[in-house]
Amino acid sequence: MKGLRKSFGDRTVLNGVDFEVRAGELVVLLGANGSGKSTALRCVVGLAEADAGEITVHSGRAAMVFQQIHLVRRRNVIDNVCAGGLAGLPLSRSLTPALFPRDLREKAMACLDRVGLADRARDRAGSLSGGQQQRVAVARALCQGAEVLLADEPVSALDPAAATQVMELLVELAHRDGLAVAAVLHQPDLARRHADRVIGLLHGEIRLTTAAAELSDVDIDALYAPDRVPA
Ligand SMILES: Nc1ncnc2c1ncn2[C@@H]1O[C@H](COP(=O)(O)OP(=O)(O)OP(=O)(O)O)[C@@H](O)[C@H]1O
Repeated sequence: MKGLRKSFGDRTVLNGVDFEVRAGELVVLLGANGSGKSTALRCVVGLAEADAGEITVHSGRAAMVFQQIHLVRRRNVIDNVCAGGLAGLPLSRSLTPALFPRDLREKAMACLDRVGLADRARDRAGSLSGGQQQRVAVARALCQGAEVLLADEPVSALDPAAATQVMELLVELAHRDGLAVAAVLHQPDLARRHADRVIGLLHGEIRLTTAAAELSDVDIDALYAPDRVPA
């Protein structure tokens, strides 16, 4: 992302944001409410349109998961994952999931296996726990052929154990499978524990970039209580 600018009316939300996420790393975006984190990710997947700047996805597709998980709760898990691969199907087949082709179902099963939920494929999505549903959402993103995975507050609705499981999955997808993973979090401690790098946004500008292990309390104050920290 290079020189990204975005305003809503007269409010500038992104004011020249540059960053990159390499294959094989997990980058966490931190920043106070309204600092522009979600907008930056949304621009990458086309949910928001930047006013200026460049976004380049070097390989595969970019797909996004959200705090609100958006599964079809009454459908089974595998159909939800297959839905990630719908872009490759003619419309008539995409509307009749019974006709999901075998190769798509096999791909979806492999993605579910990847997130540790192959044994829940036939269960109704709504019967899974929040953490399991978030892992299904990740499987759906993988089934879209994502090599760039964006996650907007993926663990905000989860209890600590489920949050850790989802974060560990994101780490594995980066480190073991070589995806480029960027996650917005509101928990600096989770960023310290799981991320490779942290990018901090303040009022639509990058205020810090650091190795996660070196994220200090002063850095955190600079993002969340900037009036207490000299610029
Ligand atoms: N569709 C929109 N229309 C108008 N304003 C918007 C829209 N989307 C975002 N904004 C504004 O852009 C600013 C940044 O929002 P954004 O959601 O990117 O911040 P954030 O850092 O992700 O915040 P949070 O941590 O609260 O989710 C906010 O002031 C928000 O009100």
